[in-house]
Amino acid sequence: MLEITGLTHSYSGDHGVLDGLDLTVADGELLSIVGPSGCGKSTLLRCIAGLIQPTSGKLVLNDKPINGVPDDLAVVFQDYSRSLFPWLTVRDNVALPLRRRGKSRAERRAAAQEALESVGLEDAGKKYPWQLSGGMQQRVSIARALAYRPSLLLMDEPFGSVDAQTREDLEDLVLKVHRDAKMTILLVTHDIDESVYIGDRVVVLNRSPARVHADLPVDLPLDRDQIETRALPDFIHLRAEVGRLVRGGATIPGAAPATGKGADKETDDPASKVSE
Ligand SMILES: Nc1ncnc2c1ncn2[C@@H]1O[C@H](COP(=O)(O)OP(=O)(O)OP(=O)(O)O)[C@@H](O)[C@H]1O
Repeated sequence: MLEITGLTHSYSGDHGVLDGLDLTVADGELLSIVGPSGCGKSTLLRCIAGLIQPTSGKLVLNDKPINGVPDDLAVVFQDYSRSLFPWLTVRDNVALPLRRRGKSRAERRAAAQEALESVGLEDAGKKYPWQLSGGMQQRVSIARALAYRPSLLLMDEPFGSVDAQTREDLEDLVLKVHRDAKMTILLVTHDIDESVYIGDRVVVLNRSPARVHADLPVDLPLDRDQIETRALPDFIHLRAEVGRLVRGGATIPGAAPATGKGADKETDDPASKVSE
């Protein structure tokens, strides 16, 4: 379980980015995080990843305070071209972090091959990243995270640099991975439809300095389908609600559940704008 309490961060003296943010994520949940551009979504992930030390607040992962990069964590960034090593084969890229797990060479190779199979790249192990399409490279990044078997996977706009069809394929891949590996996933996205399609819950941050503005359960069938799920009245209703909240709309008790501990209790600035 991930427990975040009173998370506050400023990059420089007076520039507050996060302001007393509270959030709890249960084991095995897939949480979508949305919010206005520049509100602090990546900063939140960087704090969870132990890459930056927050100004104040508490982060606890599986009962251990986060002070530095947790062992049990993997991160997938938007920019796959900079997160894969071009001089290593695809299989070696996937196997590399497993050294940290103390695995033998044979075990690393077997785990890498299994992860590549699970993302549909079983024949690409001997290629180099630059010989693959953008979508395939992002699959390699996901395979690398899977091979590591983290208890927590952070994804920061992971599909922002691929075409629409590949994006849908990767969304479905993450859903499959989540179902099969039962790992906890936090996914930051600018795409409101995607946040609802992929999430068990959607957390909406408000404008910087951010806290949780709304926390909405996604009550859709677990088996999601790109055409059928997106046509469901509940999907259409929820995406409209998330869109309204991202634009600073007030949470309406009873109409749209704001269940998170840190969710705003009532009105926010309705005139605030989102610049996506
Ligand atoms: N290393 C840094 N030093 C100083 N300020 C930073 C740094 N990184 C981010 N910021 C500032 O912190 C604020 C939040 O940035 P962050 O990247 O966390 O937002 P975001 O919600 O992920 O943005 P986007 O939606 O555009 O991806 C922004 O005003 C940004 O300029």
